[in-house]
Formats: sequence, C-alpha cells, structure tokens
Amino acid sequence: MTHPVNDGVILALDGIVKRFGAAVALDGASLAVRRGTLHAVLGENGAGKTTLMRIAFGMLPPDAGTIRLDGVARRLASPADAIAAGIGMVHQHFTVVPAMTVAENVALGGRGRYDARAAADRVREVGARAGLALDPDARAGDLSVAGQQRLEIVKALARDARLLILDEPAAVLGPAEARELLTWLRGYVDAGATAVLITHKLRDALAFADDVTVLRRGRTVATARAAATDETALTRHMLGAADGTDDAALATVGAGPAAHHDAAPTAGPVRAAARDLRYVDARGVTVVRDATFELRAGELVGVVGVEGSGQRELLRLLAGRLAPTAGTLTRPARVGFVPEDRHRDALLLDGSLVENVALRGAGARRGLVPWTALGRRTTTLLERFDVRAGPAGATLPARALSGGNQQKLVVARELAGDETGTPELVVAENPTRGLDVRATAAVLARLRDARAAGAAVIVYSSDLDEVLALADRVLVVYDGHVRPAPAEREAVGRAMLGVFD
Ligand SMILES: Nc1ncnc2c1ncn2[C@@H]1O[C@H](COP(=O)(O)OP(=O)(O)OP(=O)(O)O)[C@@H](O)[C@H]1O
Repeated sequence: MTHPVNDGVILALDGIVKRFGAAVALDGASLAVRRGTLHAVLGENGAGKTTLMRIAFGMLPPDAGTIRLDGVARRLASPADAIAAGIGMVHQHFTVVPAMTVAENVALGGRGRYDARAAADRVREVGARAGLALDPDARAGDLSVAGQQRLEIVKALARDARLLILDEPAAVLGPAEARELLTWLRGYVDAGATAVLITHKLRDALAFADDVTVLRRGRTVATARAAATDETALTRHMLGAADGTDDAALATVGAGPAAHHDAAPTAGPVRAAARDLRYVDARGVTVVRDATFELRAGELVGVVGVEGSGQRELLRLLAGRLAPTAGTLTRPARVGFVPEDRHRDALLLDGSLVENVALRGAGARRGLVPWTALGRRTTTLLERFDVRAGPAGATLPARALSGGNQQKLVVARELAGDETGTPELVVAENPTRGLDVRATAAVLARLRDARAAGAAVIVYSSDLDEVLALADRVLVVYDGHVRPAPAEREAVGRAMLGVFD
C-alpha cells in the first residue's frame, strides 16, 4: 500500500540494503532528492555511491528498502524501467559505441525503425534545448572525452530524463572542462531539471549543489543543505572522524599536499635519459619533438601540458608502451606504470585481484606461476595500500572493486614492484583521479616514498596545483616540445599555452 506524498521529493531511496555475497555494499542507505535541485552524493572510495545510484537506475535490485518516485513506491527491474520513469544516468565509464555516429548512438536502444534524419534532428533539438552542441554526423570515437560525455548526457536527455544521475563526471575531465560541466549542470538545474552528482570534490559540491548527502560504509551519515555545511564537517562525516576513530587520518588529509614538501631530495644517478626523442603516431603526426632530458634517482618530476600536447605519448614512451620513432631513450629494466585509463590499460576486469597482481612481471616469469606466493603478496598489498576488497579479499574479481579501489590496486601493484625488486622508474598519469581525499593523500605519499627509495618518479596530472605541490621540478609539454617549466605558477600556465617568457 503506497500513499503518494507530494513533498517536493522526486526520488526517495529509503533503507536500501545491497549485499554481494558476504560483502555488504549498502546497509540501510537513504537519499531524498528534491525536485529542481542539484544533489551531491559524497563518500569515501567504496562507500556505496555507485551501487546506490545503480539501484536507482534499475541496474541492480536492492535486497531491502524502498524506491519512491514522486512519492509512489516503484520497482525498477531494469534500466529500461528507470528510463521510462524519467531517470537518466551518465556512468563513470562511457557506454558510447565509438564506431557509430553521434545520432546513431543517441538512437541506440530507442524503439521503432532507425530514421537517420529524425535521429539527427533529435540530437540538434535536444542539444539546443540543453545548451550542449554536438554534430550528429560525427563519429563518437573521434570526439574528445568531454565530447563523449556530452553525448552521454544528450543520450539521457533525448529519452526525456527529468532526473539525471551523473557518476563522477568530472573525474575524466581536466580542471577547465570540469568547471564547464558543473557550470552547465547548475544552469540546467536552474532551468527546472533535477540532478544527482556523485563527486569527490567537496569544494565542487559546496559551490554547485543545493543539497549534499554523505555515505559512509554503506550508510547515509549526513544530509544537509550545501549552504548550511562546510568542508570540515563533510570531511569528518566522510572519514568517520566524528566518532573519534579516524582523527589521525583526518589530520593527514587536513595537512594537504604542500605540508609534505619538505626535505629537498638530492638527485642521484640517471635512471632514464632521452636524447632527441621523437615519436610520430600512426596518422603520421609528430607528437613528441626531439625531446632531450634526464630523470634521476630520488627526484620527482612533474609534467604539465594542455590535453593533446604530446604528454600522453611521452609517458607511454617512458613506460615502454610505445617505441620511439627517432632519437634514443634509455630506460631501466624495472618500470612501474600507472596509466590514466585503468579499465583499458591496467586491469583484467574479469580476473581476480591475484591475477591482476600477477600481470606484473608476467612476461619475465618462467615455469609454474607461484600462485600461493602471489596470493600472499596480493593480501599484503591490499592491506598496505588500503584497497577495500571486502571478505572475498584477493579472490574478488577486479570489476567488483569500487572505482577508487581499482585505482589503489593499480598503484599498489606498480609501485611495490615484483619478485625482481621495486621499480627504478615510476611513470604515473593522473594517479589520483577518482580517489577520495584520504586515498589521494595516500597515493601522493606513496609516490614520495618511491622517490625516497631511490626511484625516479615522473607524474603527469591535469591538475596544475597537484603537480606544483608534488614535484621537485616540472617539465612543460607544448605541441610536442618538452621543456623545463619556469618557477612561477603563472609562467607555467603561460608555457602550457606555448608562451615562454
Ligand atoms: N559486483 C560486486 N561484487 C562484490 N562487491 C561489489 C560489487 N559491486 C560493488 N561491490 C562492493 O560494494 C562496495 C561499494 O562500491 P561502490 O562502487 O558503490 O562504491 P563507491 O562509493 O562508488 O566508490 P568509488 O568512489 O571508489 O567509486 C565496495 O566495497 C565494492 O567492492
């Protein structure tokens, strides 16, 4: 028996429980999204944010609890049910089909016969209404990451979503694009829509959202108007410091990255050296132009550059994933690589955590795989790097880890090295993407540990401030040229745009 209550709440989740075998992902979580608001959902990696939203989108059935839409209890048996009820979701990992056009992607999953012209018109109409310009005839795979995300949003809106759920949309974007997206989202909600935004950035939540809800270990621990709370209170809720269990962790997070910027390292022997290094890609475009530099043991070098400047290829050359077209590149035998796209480049999603750890050094192994030793090693890594794998531990499939915990696993594997020893060179690309405040602080500390242990560490981050706080020196990549960055922040920003004073 349900009584419709029109209290302005469009989506109400109550007492939601979700178990995966022995693991409890949600333990009575609740969420009330008011119509016409932007609602931010916060919480540590593995807190249950994605699981809760998948339940709201009909992707997973809850074990207990109720879902109400406009006050009416609903059973959402599939995403199709959720879409029919006016819910749209933009996932952390996109679902666009790269080989298809924008219009075809938008029409995909729709009913009836495919009509190219109608599909293109629909893209234009929805795009114009929402302020998201997209060329209907462009191939989805040719769009930038921000463009693919716009396509995901348009896809949801084309199905008449009145409640849009976005799972960490900013995590795949650079700072400027992330700002643009949040500004768009705010305007979209101001025009009468409703949206739920999963984010790790407390500042974004406070600046852009109307309401915030904090999940911790599968429970809702706080919900408030953004205007009535602040970063300190939210951090406390997220980390559980309010109950006194995690004050030490909170202190570490509060200290921020700059606080660790102490002991000036003394750079040791050369670990990697590039001389006139050139890389020409498959299209024949020169993306790295005659770069000459050295990376030494015990130094942490930051790389900055606007999207598409060649830094991506530079890091892959150093990691040994691309071969130089010309020039020389000397690399050590043991290199740790943390790529940006963990799903594509770093994990076997259907493999267990042990199998994923075993990937490292797999090429050099001979004879029987030492599974018992690898199992022990994985368990130790999970503990040391605080990867939350639940009761299944090392046997859990990588797919079942939360996004942030997948990232922590990759960092653990690549930094800890293998049977032959720890890496002499660490190459990391946006290593803190999708990580919560505590995990971010932990990963940055691990990169410093690698430096202290004598590795040369090179880190690209699209967050300039993160690089400046972390690195001993910085290289700027602009149009394939690799140059030392000027000392001042403003000058670094200019150099990224090709202006060297
Ligand atoms: N299919 C599954 N099998 C087993 N455990 C799962 C599965 N899906 C999720 N979990 C577990 O549920 C918990 C919550 O995961 P969820 O992805 O919802 O977290 P999250 O808050 O979105 O984290 P993040 O910020 O890292 O993305 C995690 O401990 C995760 O390992």
